[in-house]
Amino acid sequence: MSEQNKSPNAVWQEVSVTRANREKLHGHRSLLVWFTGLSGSGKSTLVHATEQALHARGRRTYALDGDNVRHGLCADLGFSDNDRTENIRRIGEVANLFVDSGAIVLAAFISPFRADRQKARNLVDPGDFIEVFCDCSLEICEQRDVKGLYKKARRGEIKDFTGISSPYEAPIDPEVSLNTGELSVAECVERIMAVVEARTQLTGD
Ligand SMILES: Nc1ncnc2c1ncn2[C@@H]1O[C@H](COP(=O)(O)OS(=O)(=O)O)[C@@H](OP(=O)(O)O)[C@H]1O
Ligand SMILES: Nc1ncnc2c1ncn2[C@@H]1O[C@H](COP(=O)(O)OP(=O)(O)O)[C@@H](O)[C@H]1O
Repeated sequence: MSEQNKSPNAVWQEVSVTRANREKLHGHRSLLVWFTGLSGSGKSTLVHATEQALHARGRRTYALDGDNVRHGLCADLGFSDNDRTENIRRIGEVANLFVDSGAIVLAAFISPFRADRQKARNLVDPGDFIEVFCDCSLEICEQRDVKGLYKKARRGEIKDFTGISSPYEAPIDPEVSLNTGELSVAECVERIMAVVEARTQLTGD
């Protein structure tokens, strides 16, 4: 039991319907596709386009998106390093539950720290975590300024803004790396789908 466990008397309940049972019912394996990158790098766009492509093929999916999660599950958290770490910890746990439910989970979070992404990866079985690096220069993200946040950050109205006043640690060996400043959304989705489809094939009976 981990030292972090604050509920030593909580007993793990064995289940009668397993992830494998659910995967068989769905006709595909479940896993976690984790999109990371600067604000404006294309995480949300690609999560939603990929989810549509999967849904169109009859796959069970669930998308977790930074802005939405921060309205509920993580509404108490801000953007300090510690809060970002706690944000990613909670999302990793929730994503793992959705993987257990048999879904292909698509998570879109800046998740700027390598160690936090690694912890999320460690929660799922080896091979069931696909890190998708939305690799886009700060210059292009700032030009896009989809939500007007970069302008605010430059004016000093938002502190700890990723890429400007808070760090972003790029993945070292992601399963998928996409230059979202040059590739089209369709090209990116095609590359993601190739990896997801290969890894979610059911093998054997
Ligand atoms: N200080 C600061 N830095 C970065 N981003 C900020 C900040 N304040 C608000 N926002 C908005 O919050 C979205 C990022 O939330 P995340 O949960 O993905 O962040 S993190 O993973 O905990 O770093 C991010 O969404 P995306 O633009 O989709 O990345 C922003 O809309
Ligand atoms: N290859 C691409 N992948 C994703 N987004 C792209 C791409 N090319 C251009 N874009 C545009 O970049 C913007 C990315 O915004 P968004 O998906 O909200 O980023 P994030 O979720 O990382 O903050 C959108 O306006 C999108 O249309």
